[in-house]
Amino acid sequence: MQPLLKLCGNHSAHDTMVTLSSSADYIGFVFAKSKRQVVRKQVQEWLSEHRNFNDKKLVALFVNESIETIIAAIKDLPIDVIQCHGNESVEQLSELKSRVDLPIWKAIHHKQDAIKRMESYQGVVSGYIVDCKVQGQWGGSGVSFDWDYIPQYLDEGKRQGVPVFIAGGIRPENVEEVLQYSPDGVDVSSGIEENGQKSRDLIRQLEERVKQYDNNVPR
Ligand SMILES: O=C(O)c1ccccc1N[C@@H]1O[C@H](COP(=O)(O)O)[C@@H](O)[C@H]1O
Repeated sequence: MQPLLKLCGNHSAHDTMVTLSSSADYIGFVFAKSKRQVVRKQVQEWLSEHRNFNDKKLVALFVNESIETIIAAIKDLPIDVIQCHGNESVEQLSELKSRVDLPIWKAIHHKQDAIKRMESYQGVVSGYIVDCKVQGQWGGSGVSFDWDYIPQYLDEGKRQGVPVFIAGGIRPENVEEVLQYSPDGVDVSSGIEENGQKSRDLIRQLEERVKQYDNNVPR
């Protein structure tokens, strides 16, 4: 099976148009403080320009947000997945799960206790994004973690029966290094941007490399 592709950080009508016409499985909108931050009305307007989303699923990303704010932010938007990219606790995500009828993905920042943290969310979340933590930023940094650790995360995801996306500094030039580990998916934000906008050309280069890859080859 081909690894899943998520293109995150869409923050304009142009970005939305370019990623909706790509071969990505998921496209993401950042509702958290970021240079890519969006609000509900904008996303509504950008999506209204499209008759269909070409089978793509839409992901709403939050960082340490209250449940009320999350629910209000995605009201009337066709969101398929909520991604929590901060240090949300198991209790907070259990509560969120009981209030929204959507899968929740948790970002896990690569550090020493990361696998223990993943273990603690078992049964609560439906997927993980493993990202690099950069001081003062929760994500979208363009910085990678040490990819030798990827197998540990994939094994834990497999044990829990949920997908693990690898994120952080992935670009067309280096995506093949990540794909060699057979991740369930890759999540890319800054690596497909040029002058602050999603680039059709970079996305094409990225998706061509992802398309060539078959995850069934045992790691
Ligand atoms: O994209 C952002 O601006 C962002 C802001 C705050 C939290 C997460 C964000 N994006 C997520 O960060 C990773 C990696 O991004 P990058 O490819 O290194 O730029 C990815 O999971 C995005 O979904």
